[in-house]
Amino acid sequence: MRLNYVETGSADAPVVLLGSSLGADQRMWAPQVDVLAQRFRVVAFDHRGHGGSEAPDGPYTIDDLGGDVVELLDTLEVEQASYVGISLGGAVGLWLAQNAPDRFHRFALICPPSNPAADPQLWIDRAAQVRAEGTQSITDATLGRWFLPDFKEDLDPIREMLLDCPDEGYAACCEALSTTNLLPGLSTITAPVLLITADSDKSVPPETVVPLASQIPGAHLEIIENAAHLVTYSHPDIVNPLLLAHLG
Ligand SMILES: O=C(O)CC1=CCC(=O)O1
Repeated sequence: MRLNYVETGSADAPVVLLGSSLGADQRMWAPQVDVLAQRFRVVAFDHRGHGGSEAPDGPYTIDDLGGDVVELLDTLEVEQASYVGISLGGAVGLWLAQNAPDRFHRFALICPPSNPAADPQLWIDRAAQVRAEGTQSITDATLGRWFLPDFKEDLDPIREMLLDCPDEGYAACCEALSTTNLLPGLSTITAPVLLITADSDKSVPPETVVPLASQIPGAHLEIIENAAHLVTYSHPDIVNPLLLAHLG
């Protein structure tokens, strides 16, 4: 699987991978990239079916999405990296922490869905809607979950990104979420994990993220106040220092 990625920062610096939310691509990391690139070789990638990555017909699985990231490290000839992921990218991070522990130093997982399979119908229905009516049919609702009404910045770039996402790729990743339960392996995670949740996240409610902090050995939890799901975009002033402090 050929994943699209954009590299920023010194080629000699330690590598940090950035994994995006469902429907998003590497552009969503604009508020983080230059800050992280002062210390790291930043590799912002697109999940399969998203952005510039290949978009084979679905359904996909979390094993597919996680395996793609390990393959990307091989392609880059990078033995070990750190990983920052939000939303779908956070679920992929939980998979990597459990299934490829030797390839990663540290994880920062932002609003990660750990057991979306608990409500499979939600994802199956959304996949069907997007296959039938396209991502434009879910864009307004998505923006409503991702940002609070008082977030006044221009959301056109985010809207455009969602509209650019291939319908089949979005739907196939919904199907991956419908079969993903990463809870059973949490206690096996050995890498240092920073968990970030947002108090008003309707996509991945904080009640589903807070318990992970006691189930992942040594995990550290931060709760961002007055924030919705896409907290990296709405609150970079809070999130970026947390990432820098955790990634070292
Ligand atoms: O609500 C969304 O569209 C974002 C999302 C992706 C995975 C998840 O649980 O929420």
